Amino acid sequence: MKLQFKNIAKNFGGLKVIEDFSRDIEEGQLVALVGPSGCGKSTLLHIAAGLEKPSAGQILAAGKPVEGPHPERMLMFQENALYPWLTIAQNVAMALELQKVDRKQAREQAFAWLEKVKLKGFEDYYPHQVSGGMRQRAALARAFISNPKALLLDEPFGALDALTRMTLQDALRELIRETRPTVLLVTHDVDEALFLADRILVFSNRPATVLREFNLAHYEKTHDLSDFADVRRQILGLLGIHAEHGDMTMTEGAGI
Ligand SMILES: Nc1ncnc2c1ncn2[C@@H]1O[C@H](COP(=O)(O)OP(=O)(O)OP(=O)(O)O)[C@@H](O)[C@H]1O
Repeated sequence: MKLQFKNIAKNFGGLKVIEDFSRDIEEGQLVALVGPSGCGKSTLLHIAAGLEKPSAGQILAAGKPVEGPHPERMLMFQENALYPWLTIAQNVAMALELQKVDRKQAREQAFAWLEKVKLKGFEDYYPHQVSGGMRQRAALARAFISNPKALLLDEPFGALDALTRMTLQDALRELIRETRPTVLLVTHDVDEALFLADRILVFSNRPATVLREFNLAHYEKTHDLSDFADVRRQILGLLGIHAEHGDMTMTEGAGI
């Protein structure tokens, strides 16, 4: 599903959060949004999800104006996305049950998706009985089970340790390769953006405008991002972070 942001602006009362944002996100593309904290990245996702209306401009999904939330455009958050009183399988199946899929069929599909994200054997556990990484695997299964045409990921692995995050990034990439949704990914992790994205948009402080766009679509990527050292340095520089000799120092006012 192609997403088109056309001259989007957003104010919350007197607070100008987004100013004249226009971009087309092509079908099947993964575009990462990085920028300072509070600049308006999540707000852009909420606009794409239909949870917020732009103050000006228009958002189109597959050529049609977005008028509200729809399961075709699935939002996934950082953590605590699972209902603690439901088992892992019930949490995943619920996405289908909400769309009136028969209970038994929903459960079968939930088991199949949980196997894909390597949670076979944990279907009947409750979220508090598994690790944070496993909960996010379940959240991925729940996001993908209804076969969304657009995935809107807001710091999906932000609460996980670096190693777990990498295994989740691998899992996400596999699922994306299999199902080919269009993806908007908000992340504070520049390496995550480099690893997963076809395009990276670097935003300014609020009101958010695009400082620069990087196109990485032609690269076959691994977690060894040494080929991207230069792009990485440029992105960190735009964010006001200087990475030298392995150290990172932030200039005042930066903060991602
Ligand atoms: N529903 C809302 N009502 C009022 N203000 C809001 C609302 N949603 C967001 N804001 C404000 O808009 C600004 C941008 O918020 P947003 O969450 O989009 O930033 P962000 O770039 O995603 O930040 P972070 O990286 O820290 O998550 C913030 O100042 C926030 O307080």
